Amino acid sequence: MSTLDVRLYVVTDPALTPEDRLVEMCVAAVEGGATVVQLRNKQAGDDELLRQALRLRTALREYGVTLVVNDRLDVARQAGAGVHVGVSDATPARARDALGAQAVVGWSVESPEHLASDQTAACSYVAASPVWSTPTKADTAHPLGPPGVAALRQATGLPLVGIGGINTPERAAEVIAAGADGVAVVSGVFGVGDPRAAAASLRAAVDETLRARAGAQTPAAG
Ligand SMILES: Cc1ncc(COP(=O)(O)OP(=O)(O)O)c(N)n1
Ligand SMILES: Cc1ncsc1CCOP(=O)(O)O
Ligand SMILES: [Mg+2]
Repeated sequence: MSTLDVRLYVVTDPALTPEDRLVEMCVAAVEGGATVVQLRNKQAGDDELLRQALRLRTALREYGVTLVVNDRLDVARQAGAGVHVGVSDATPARARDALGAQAVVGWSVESPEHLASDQTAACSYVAASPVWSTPTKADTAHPLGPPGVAALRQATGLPLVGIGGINTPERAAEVIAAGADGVAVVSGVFGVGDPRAAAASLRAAVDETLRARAGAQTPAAG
């Protein structure tokens, strides 16, 4: 299976992406450069969430981006989407069993100890959570900061995204410089007036820092 492209991973929030603008805002983020879209809505019932996931899946199909549903395995399965689970959710192994070998299964990790678990065998990617504290999610573990992201990078070869407080190109660049493969963002894309432009400037910072990192790792010819 090819490696998942997690360079810019956008996460919805019903306070910022109301149902009547959900698809339009996600498409704008994708046109700006998002490579993964996560439907995250704790308030919606399963039927409502499934309707939203199916609408998103239809709209995003032509862009070839990955759709992930937060928490709800059954909705993800019925929508033909991936799933993201955290420490209080179903385990990645259970998600993998439910969704099958080809599905995208993501897991939140809060310390390098999580990466020592055999659950990582079931993961398509892991998320360093949170990098910085954020008003978007109050119930997080202690922020890892870029040094924490670097420690997680040392502990896994899985695609690694940072999440939490990544709301400027400078912060996105810091997370990539620390070793992440991408950044996951809620308010930095959906909490600003123009999700397409916000996504484009975050994606440019990610791409530029990935290029600089690759250049620094390549020995000079001669
Ligand atoms: C990409 C990504 N990373 C982390 C999370 C957080 O998951 P979790 O810890 O389960 O918290 P909730 O999002 O369920 O509140 C995420 N959703 N996505
Ligand atoms: C879902 C989630 N998981 C850890 S932090 C977070 C919210 C990130 O939101 P923002 O990008 O607005 O800081
Ligand atoms: Mg969760």
